[in-house]
Amino acid sequence: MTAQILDGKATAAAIKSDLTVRVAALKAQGITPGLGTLLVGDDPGSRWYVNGKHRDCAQVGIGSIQRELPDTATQEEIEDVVRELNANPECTGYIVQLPLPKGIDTNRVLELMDPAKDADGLHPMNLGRLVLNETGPLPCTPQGVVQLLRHHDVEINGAHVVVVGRGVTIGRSIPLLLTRKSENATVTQCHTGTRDLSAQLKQADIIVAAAGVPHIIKPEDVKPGAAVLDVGVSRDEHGKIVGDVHPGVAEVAAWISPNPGGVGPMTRAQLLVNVVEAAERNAADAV
Ligand SMILES: Nc1nc2c(c(=O)[nH]1)N[C@@H](CN(C=O)c1ccc(C(=O)N[C@@H](CCC(=O)O)C(=O)O)cc1)CN2
Repeated sequence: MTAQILDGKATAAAIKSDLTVRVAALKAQGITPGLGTLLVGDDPGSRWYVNGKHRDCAQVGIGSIQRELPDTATQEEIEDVVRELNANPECTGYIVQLPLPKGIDTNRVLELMDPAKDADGLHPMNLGRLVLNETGPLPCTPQGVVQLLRHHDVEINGAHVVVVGRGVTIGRSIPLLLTRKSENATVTQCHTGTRDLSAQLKQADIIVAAAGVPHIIKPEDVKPGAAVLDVGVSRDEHGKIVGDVHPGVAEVAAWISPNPGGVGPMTRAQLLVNVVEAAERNAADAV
């Protein structure tokens, strides 16, 4: 078996095309949605992601507000920029690019954000809304995974999903999304401390690999016909992405997300969705 591709690039392009129409409708009402970003430090990967987010904004007509601080920035300097973005009327929503430099209290920074402008869905109030099944911005990578599966008609309803990872941007919230009644999956959350990961993986109809451990998902651990999504980003000595999923998995799985070209572009597309939805909410509140 050679797996079919869960094509994140094409799916993200379809989402962006829909958003272009919605942004034009907002502009016709005199509203231009704007995405703010705060990048602290000079990590090349983070800079690439932030630049990509602004390229996406330009494509769909969303305005860009870019803020940068050196990696020597203090907690107070970072919090000052957060306060400025909270107050900036051109900024509909914004993100603080993660990870922040060592020594910075990330949770304090996220808590200081205006939850109505939290384009990442990572503010405690928005994570709480997710737990309570209330409407709010959804974390971008988890929602990107759900949309990628839906777009390719992979059956989520009743599926057993094994998530590998427990990080704040993906692993923590993806079980909350997948177990909503609209998705109706059963989720097992594993991580690098799981005693017999292989036994868990063998039960999975869908695997979401977000451990950040190169090739932790091996062909012999995957049930034939499963869908496998590779969210892990490690780099080899040439700077090339090495995912969490061993290439041999493509011979066992029915569906596989390439990496790059799978979940990454979906993360960026969902960020734009969150900004446009926030602008649409603001427009409705203004009536
Ligand atoms: N504030 C946030 N910080 C981080 C998040 C996040 O969702 N919010 N997630 C990751 C990084 N990330 C978004 O910021 C992200 C990761 C990957 C991609 C992407 O498009 N990747 C490409 C390949 C890129 C490459 O070659 O390096 C792909 O998969 O095709 C976009 C965004 C951590 N921080």
